[in-house]
Amino acid sequence: MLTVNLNNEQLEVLIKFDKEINPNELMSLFNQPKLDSEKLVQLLKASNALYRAGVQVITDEQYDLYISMLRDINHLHPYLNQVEPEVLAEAKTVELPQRMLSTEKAYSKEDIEKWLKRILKAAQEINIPEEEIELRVTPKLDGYAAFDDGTTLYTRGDGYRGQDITRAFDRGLKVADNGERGLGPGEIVIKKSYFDTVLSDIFENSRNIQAAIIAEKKVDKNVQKAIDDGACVFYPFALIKNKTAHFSEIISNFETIVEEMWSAVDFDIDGVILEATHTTLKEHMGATRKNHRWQIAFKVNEDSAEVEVLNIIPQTSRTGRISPVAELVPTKLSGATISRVTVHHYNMVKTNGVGPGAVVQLVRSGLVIPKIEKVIKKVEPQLPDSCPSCHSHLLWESDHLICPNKSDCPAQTENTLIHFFKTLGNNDGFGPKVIEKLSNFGIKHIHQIYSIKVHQFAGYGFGDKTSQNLFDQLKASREIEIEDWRFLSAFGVSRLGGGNCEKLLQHHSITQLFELTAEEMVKIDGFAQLSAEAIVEGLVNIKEEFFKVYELGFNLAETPKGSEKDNSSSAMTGSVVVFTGSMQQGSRGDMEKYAKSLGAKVAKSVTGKTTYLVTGEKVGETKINAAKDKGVKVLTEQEYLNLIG
Ligand SMILES: NC(=O)c1ccc[n+]([C@@H]2O[C@H](COP(=O)([O-])OP(=O)(O)OC[C@H]3O[C@@H](n4cnc5c(N)ncnc54)[C@H](O)[C@@H]3O)[C@@H](O)[C@H]2O)c1
Ligand SMILES: [Zn+2]
Repeated sequence: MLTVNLNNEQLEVLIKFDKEINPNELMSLFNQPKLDSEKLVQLLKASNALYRAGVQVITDEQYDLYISMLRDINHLHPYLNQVEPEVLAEAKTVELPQRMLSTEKAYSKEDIEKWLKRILKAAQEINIPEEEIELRVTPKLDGYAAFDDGTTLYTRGDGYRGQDITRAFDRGLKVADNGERGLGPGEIVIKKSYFDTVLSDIFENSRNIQAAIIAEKKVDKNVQKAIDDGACVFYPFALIKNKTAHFSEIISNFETIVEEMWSAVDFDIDGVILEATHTTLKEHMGATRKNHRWQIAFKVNEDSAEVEVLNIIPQTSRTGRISPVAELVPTKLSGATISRVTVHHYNMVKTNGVGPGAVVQLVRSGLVIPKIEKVIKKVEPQLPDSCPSCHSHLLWESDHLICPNKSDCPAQTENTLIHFFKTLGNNDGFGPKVIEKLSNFGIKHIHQIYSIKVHQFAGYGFGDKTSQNLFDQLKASREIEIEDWRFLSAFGVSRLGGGNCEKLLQHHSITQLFELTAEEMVKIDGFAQLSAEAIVEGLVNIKEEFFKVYELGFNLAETPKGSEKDNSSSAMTGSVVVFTGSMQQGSRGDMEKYAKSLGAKVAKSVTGKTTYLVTGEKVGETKINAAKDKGVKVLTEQEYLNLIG
């Protein structure tokens, strides 16, 4: 349990950052022993907001543990799918010249090798020979991310929009290694040796100083001196010390290279970055909403312990699979007390002799949820003979025990409902407790929940205020825009997670998908025969319920058609484009559609938010100059076509 006392100033920072946070709830937020996903996200948001403002209330390890807990509860939660924002709610933001992302994280050489396999596979797809694949390893600076386009210095913000902090340069901040301006992304960092000898008595940690360098208010005199002494610098990643070599050399000398990079600079670092260098390959791999696929951060942090098992509890999942959860003698592992761990499946329980009295080796590496590395002392395995929820006789299906009672097993129907609301991620009323209550009254389907009237909630044991709130949340969940792939994946069809939904929806509209045959699905990149068959069958099973829910009128944002890969890293992503005049290469309508499929927003008139004005023929000087005055980049049709490649 954490105890955090925030002073008024910190509280103010926090509330400014995240208006959803209720200050009255804040203390309890940091102090509660048990967190559900909503509380967890609030805690993450609160810590993140404070962290980005230079006030660290929990350690990075704790933060990362909470992230992994959230992933464990709901790996689809929108908070996991975004760059942790650092934008002050009230400060003016500007569009970043380029997207700035977070990094995927790895905690073992195996993780790195898995990532490398993906790189090699991608290279193969576009016929890049293995000899050409180099990796660049650099120290991962633990500073304040920024981007320098030569005139402006930006914060990372939410990855799309940041703040103008050029004032840091005006205050005398230098580029590391006598570098020039305009080298793109980097970090504002403080020399470790300088901090330790000059600043550590005045400041708690170097993060406080980073915040001061870029702050709007007058800069602290000690910080100004550090800037003048050249101890604070902006370090562009382009200049950073690195080891670049063929991937096989990097992998065979992995430990040595990591160690070398770990001590290569006199700045705080929290890992090393590995990235592919091949430009075409990088373009081909692109990015998710959060990370570049060609880049990964390697962090070291592993702890293990031998722990006694107290009991094995069977839990029935949404799909009917029974998961074995081992209760343990509570044990401290890299800073957190662990008292339960999921065993992979019941076959593992059976063959490895897991039951009360068994001793297992538990490993926790960094962010990752602890797992059983091996069983040290075997006992008689503890196996259930019936479903803990509906008492049906269990069946073995390869490594798993399953409850075959698809239509009437309360655990399965409840978990399906919970999965639906969790995946929508736009309301917090319908968590496990509420669903359990409703399910006790025989409510089994999503559309039934949506047909509950305010007064009926009272009949299910909810108070007046809660009833109204639940009713309002249902309404809001239909009104708030959500991506159609998220909506579809909420139905929990096996093998139809967000990624696969998105891939299908790039080719067909959501209602068309139900007409698709496995043969047609296989033609889409990424679907093998077996998964296609399973998906088609799954869609048949949910069809009736899907349309009942779909017809309630959700506000779905359609996945752009035609793009095979995630285009979040295209030059157009997040930009606002206006087309004017008559175009040569196609109708203006077609060009607008294509720009949208590349992730751009298309607007009709130029405003301060416009990124590009694309001019066809016969566009007047006045219009062009007016756009330029607003800071909009004006492109001819050909320049625009070059930009999008
Ligand atoms: N303690 C807290 O309350 C708290 C709150 C929020 C976040 N955090 C910590 O921050 C982490 C996530 O933050 P994040 O998304 O800002 O960063 P990240 O760890 O995902 O790293 C991505 C960033 O690394 C930087 N970077 C540094 N050296 C680099 C190099 N050599 N090459 C390329 N990029 C380099 C880039 O600026 C990039 O934006 C979490 O894992 C957590 O540990 C802690
Ligand atoms: Zn059951």
